[in-house]
Amino acid sequence: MDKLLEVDDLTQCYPNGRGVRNVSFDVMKGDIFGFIGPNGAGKTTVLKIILGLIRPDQGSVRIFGHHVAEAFEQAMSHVGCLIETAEAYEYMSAYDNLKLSARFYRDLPKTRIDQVLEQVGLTPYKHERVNGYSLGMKQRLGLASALLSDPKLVLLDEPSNGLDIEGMADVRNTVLQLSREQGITFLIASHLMHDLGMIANRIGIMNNGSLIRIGNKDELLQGGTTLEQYVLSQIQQPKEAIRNV
Ligand SMILES: Nc1ncnc2c1ncn2[C@@H]1O[C@H](COP(=O)(O)OP(=O)(O)OP(=O)(O)O)[C@@H](O)[C@H]1O
Repeated sequence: MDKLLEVDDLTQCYPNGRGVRNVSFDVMKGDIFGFIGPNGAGKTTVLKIILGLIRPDQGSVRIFGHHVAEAFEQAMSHVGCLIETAEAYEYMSAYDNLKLSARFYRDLPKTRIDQVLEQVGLTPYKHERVNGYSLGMKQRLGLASALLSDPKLVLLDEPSNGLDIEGMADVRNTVLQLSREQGITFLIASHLMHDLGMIANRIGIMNNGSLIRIGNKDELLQGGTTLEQYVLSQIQQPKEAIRNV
């Protein structure tokens, strides 16, 4: 199986002493990798390092074999992201919002905006103002924007934050469909374990700045344990070396 993302020994210490240390994991082609952990565990810091928004004190990131620190443009050429709440101009339509975002990309085919709207199920509402959208629809619009460049790897940070159960199901179903039908690989950070546990095939658990467990969901959750029960049992244990399942 191809490695799309290789995260190797990331350490980032903020001036207040918090941050992440020695975080290593891979994301394989076709994965929906659930990056799970309580608030403040370090998930956003790792995502920002992957996207080149923070330069780590130590460690490296390779995307499609390209080092983010050395070949940023090549590394990012097939990456889309949505970091926390999607921002959109409320008094413009989804279509016009995407037209604005599309100006950041060179050589985007004219049909691309309609394609991404279709992919996230917003075609019937594309000319309606965003201020009438539900939060789930706004998140799907954010996802549409992340898909504009036709990425093979998409990073989402807390995509279900603030959504009701319908909005969460909306986002989950969209991710599953994009994974199955377009072959897009996902790295999704969330503290909502039940939500992410429903769609992820691989899981990495962050706690206190360290990656404490990583493995296939089905191997981690044996004997009918839920992901929530498993994560709680792991983060309540004394820290120990990372175990690859
Ligand atoms: N710019 C910063 N300066 C100082 N400390 C920071 C900074 N950004 C994050 N931290 C601290 O680093 C730790 C990890 O934060 P991070 O945002 O990566 O965690 P998280 O798992 O994404 O949590 P959340 O879901 O709450 O965003 C936390 O203790 C946080 O307070």
